[in-house]
Amino acid sequence: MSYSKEDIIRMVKEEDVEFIRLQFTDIFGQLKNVAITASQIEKAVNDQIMFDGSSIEGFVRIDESDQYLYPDLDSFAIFPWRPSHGRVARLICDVHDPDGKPFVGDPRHVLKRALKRAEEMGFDAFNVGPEAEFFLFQTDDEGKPTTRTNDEAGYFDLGPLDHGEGTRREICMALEQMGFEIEASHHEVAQGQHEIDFKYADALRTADNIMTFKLAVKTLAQKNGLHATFMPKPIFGINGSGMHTNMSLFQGGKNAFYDPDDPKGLSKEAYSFIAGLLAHVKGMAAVTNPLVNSYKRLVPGYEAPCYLAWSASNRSALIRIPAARGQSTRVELRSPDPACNPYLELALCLAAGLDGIEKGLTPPPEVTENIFDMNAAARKAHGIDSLPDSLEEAIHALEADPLVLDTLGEHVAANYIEGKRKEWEEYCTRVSSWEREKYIINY
Ligand SMILES: Nc1ncnc2c1ncn2[C@@H]1O[C@H](COP(=O)(O)OP(=O)(O)OP(=O)(O)O)[C@@H](O)[C@H]1O
Ligand SMILES: N[C@@H](CCC(=O)O)C(=O)O
Ligand SMILES: [Mg+2]
Ligand SMILES: [Mg+2]
Repeated sequence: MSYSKEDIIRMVKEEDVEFIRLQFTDIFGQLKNVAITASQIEKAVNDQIMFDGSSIEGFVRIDESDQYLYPDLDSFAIFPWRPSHGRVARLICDVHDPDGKPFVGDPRHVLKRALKRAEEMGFDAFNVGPEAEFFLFQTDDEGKPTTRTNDEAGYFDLGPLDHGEGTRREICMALEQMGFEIEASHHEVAQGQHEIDFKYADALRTADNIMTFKLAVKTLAQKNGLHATFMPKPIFGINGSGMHTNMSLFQGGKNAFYDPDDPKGLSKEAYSFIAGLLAHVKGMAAVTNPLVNSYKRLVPGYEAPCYLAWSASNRSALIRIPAARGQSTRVELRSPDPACNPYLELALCLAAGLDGIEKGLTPPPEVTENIFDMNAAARKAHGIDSLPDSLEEAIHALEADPLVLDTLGEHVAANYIEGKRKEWEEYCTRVSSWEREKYIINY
């Protein structure tokens, strides 16, 4: 949908919209917003709404705090879960400095910069389809989340075993009303775990969609008395939640990853894109897997990857090439989790893949065996490296990868590293329940 300022002003009036939420995302992936009333819409579409950037983590210092919201008019959508009179709409915004320049710390700007590079290299679209998994947990008497799941169902189960289907139905319908094309919705492997897949779009729209998706899932779960979480590994011993990221580059309206003459149906660009991802995936991990908890998902045995390999079908590999070819030819990166900032994540995936294409890199041979069954010696023989084991290792890997640092830009990289280092230090000094269980009696 392509809207003008006049379209927005007219829709606000005609659709009985009373509040418009101007949204943006901070560098740590938290959605932020300020609500304005319909009387202010003209100011908003003319980029005149200001906010205090110094109160947003990782944005600016107090002595340079004024920042402006420039709405992306095409993102106009009405929240179906809010009242039908005096409705609530949203506009996703870019953040700008008072001099009118894009703010270098705005994650949306970081992605736009990476997309420009793809355009300069002759690609007209970077298409992305994410698979963001989540858990539905019961709440306690005070409405606080527990880790009790709301069902005991497993992969593809249905009601009455699957107690989440009603909530998933409401999420799908709300998202469709907001313009999403929902492709599939199902119970995932772990108890209380779910997945809803929506159609791929260009990376900027997909990053916006991921933020909207998370908001819709959390809001509608809450309306059903449940707590939805995108925490990567909420429970030890069962599957965690990933956000597999399906990617393709298009050139002249055609999928540039498809080559019918190649034995695997993949183009030179596709192979180089895979090689670029493999070369930078360790440096990208602090962004694609941003939490201390993320690294508890990336362990063998739970369908989450931990080793650097690619394969045309193998789900134990970090990168899988799903069977579809032609316009659906895509590279699936399986490491990212849904706690990540999708703008930064997609900027890094694209930059890594383009680096592979630019340098003409070729990936190692594909690995068809189950890597989880290989011991360390077998992995070494295959030359298979591992993802970082912890957030700390991931921060070091990020600092050692100039392409990743450059793609994030100085401002985002410095603030991100500082924030993540603090998070790691905080974790290291806390005494966990595991330590108490293990040591309190014997020592
Ligand atoms: N050309 C393309 N480029 C990018 N994404 C695409 C393309 N074609 C399809 N997709 C997207 O890929 C995603 C596929 O999700 P789907 O759940 O089918 O994948 P899957 O990896 O086979 O599933 P799972 O990992 O759960 O077994 C969807 O979001 C879809 O829109
Ligand atoms: N939940 C698994 C993925 C399961 C799947 O293949 O859909 C993960 O952590 O990545
Ligand atoms: Mg899944
Ligand atoms: Mg997948």
